[in-house]
Order: sequence, then structure tokens, then C-alpha cells
Amino acid sequence: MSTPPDVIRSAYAQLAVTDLAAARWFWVDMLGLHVQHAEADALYLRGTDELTHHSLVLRAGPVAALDHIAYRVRAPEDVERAERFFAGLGRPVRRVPAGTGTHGVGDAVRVVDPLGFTVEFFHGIARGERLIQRYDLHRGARIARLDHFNVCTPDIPAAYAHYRSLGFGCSETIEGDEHELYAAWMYRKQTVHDVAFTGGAGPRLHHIGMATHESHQVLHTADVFGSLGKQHHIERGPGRHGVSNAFYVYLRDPDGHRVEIYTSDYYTGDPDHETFRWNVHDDRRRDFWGNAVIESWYKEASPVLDLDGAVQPVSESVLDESSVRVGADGLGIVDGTKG
Ligand SMILES: O=S(=O)(O)c1ccc(O)c(O)c1
Ligand SMILES: [Fe+2]
Repeated sequence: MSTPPDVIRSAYAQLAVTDLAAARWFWVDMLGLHVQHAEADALYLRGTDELTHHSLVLRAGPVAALDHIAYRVRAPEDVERAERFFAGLGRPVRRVPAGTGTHGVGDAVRVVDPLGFTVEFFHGIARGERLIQRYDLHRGARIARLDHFNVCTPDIPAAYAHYRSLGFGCSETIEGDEHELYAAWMYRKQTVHDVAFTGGAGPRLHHIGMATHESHQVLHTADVFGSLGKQHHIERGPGRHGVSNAFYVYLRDPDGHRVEIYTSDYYTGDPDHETFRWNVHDDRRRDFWGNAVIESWYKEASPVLDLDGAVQPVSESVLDESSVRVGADGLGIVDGTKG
């Protein structure tokens, strides 16, 4: 296996949306993401702390789907490393020279990884104005930055092995009594995750995690959706996660794409950082207060596109956490009572 690229962090996602104006209402007017660049059929958005051109691209398309996720790599030569690494795995690989791919992004390579996701690796990217202290421009959820991708995949151990081969650490897991792996959180930047895996049919995008600085901004976001009679966009939470310890709320955009507004996880940067392992029967793992996880959160996710823009077929899961009899999820009621 050739040398993997040196991934710095999860950097941006490109979503296909069926109604760009409706998506703009959700991601810009309601969540407050900053419009760095706008085209007739695309918006390039970023959070207040982000100095690079964008962390979310919304592009109009016939099917609501994930076009690709993108990781920034440390040096230009890591783009070539990524190309060799995935070609060596026999995966589809396509060079995307600067100016031919995503606006603002330099030379890149796009691959279909072993999990079936279209993933871009890039180094060069245009800069944006420093907005960290432009409080006059901070609006909505006051999103600071993209924090992570969460992906649905039928084979969590295979996903874990693939991201370990890319040098990702593992901060937390959800495991069965025999240590069967139900979920994992993996990182390159020194926080809980850049990517996490949710068991289920895949490849599908479960959600994009966007970080704010304060839990009151998570609460305020939910309040505003309620005030406007748009509470149906709130899917799960607000609440406190067990895994990651983050405060969260999950929202669905007009196309059903899921976004998590997320704050206050923790540092993972020491080389001997140990993985924290949750038992799948612990009903604090997903919500530390034991609140149930709504079934749509386990079952619904966005399809993904291949390198040519076709929707990827999905494979069913080999392990289904939502079928595990756990009282708090309310999905597995034992003997008529919460088990
Ligand atoms: O629900 S979990 O506590 O497992 C969780 C933890 C961190 C996340 O980013 C997430 O989406 C879900
Ligand atoms: Fe998340």
C-alpha cells in the first residue's frame, strides 16, 4: 500500500439541492453562513472562523444528493499521494486541475473511496476575508466552521480500517457486548472527529456537522425555527451527546439534507490519546440525558453521486443499531416497558 496523503481536516462538502432559493433561505438566512461567492446555480458558503474560501457548496441539481466531501491535505504533493494511494487500491480516480473543478479550489483529485463515497483531496484554496471579529456580519446560528462529516455505511469495521489506513485516529466507538462495532468517530484535526460512521444502508450522507462556539447558539437556532413556524425542520434535540460530549441539534434542510449544529467537544491531539468505548446498551451514548433517538435519524440519509454525477446504489447494513433493544431509543421496547 503506498504512502497515504497527509490529511489535515474535513474541509468542505458539496450538496446537490433541487431548489437553490429554498436552500439559501435555510443555510444563509436561517443558519447565517456567509456567502463567499454566488453563481446562478451555486452558492459557496463558510463560517465565521473559516479563512479558506468555503466549507459548503450548494449546487442546483435534479436530485438532492451529496456530490462529494473534501479533505484538505498538508502540501501540494499530497494530492499526488492521494491519487497514487487510491489508484493502488484499484479505486476510480480523476485529477481535477485548478480552474476545472470547484470554484476557489486548486489542483485536486477526486476518488470513489472503498465505502463508495466521492471524496476530493486538495491543498490550494482561495482565501476569504477574516470574519472572526466581524460581529456585524455574524447572524443566525453563528456557525464558526465545518466540523465533520457523518456517513452511513453498511460495514463499520471496513470503514474504520480504511480511515485508519489514512492515518485517522479513533476518539470514540459504540460497541456490542462482543465488541462488534456499531459506530466510530475518527479524526485528523485535534478534536473528536472529522468523519464518523453510522450503521445503515450506504453509501449515503448522514449529516454535516457545523460547529458554533456556544450552546446558547444551538438553543437560539431551535427557538428561531419554532418562532417562524418552521419547527418541522428540527429533527433531533437540542441535547447533550454522550459520544463527543457535544451539545447539539439536528435540522433537515428543504431537500432533507441533515445538518448538526454542534458545540463543545474536546481535544484529542496527544499521540497516545485513548479511544473511549460505549456499550450499545448504554442509553446515554447518543443522548447523555437518556432521551430517545427519533427513528428517522437512524433510517433517513442523503444519496451520494459518483464521479459522473449518477446516484450510487446502496448496500444494506450488516448490523443495525436501531434494532438493538435499548430503552432510551424507544425503538426496542422490551415486555411493553422501555427495556
Ligand atoms: O449521537 S451520538 O452521541 O452518537 C453523536 C456524537 C457526535 C456527533 O457528531 C453525532 O452526530 C452523534
Ligand atoms: Fe455529528
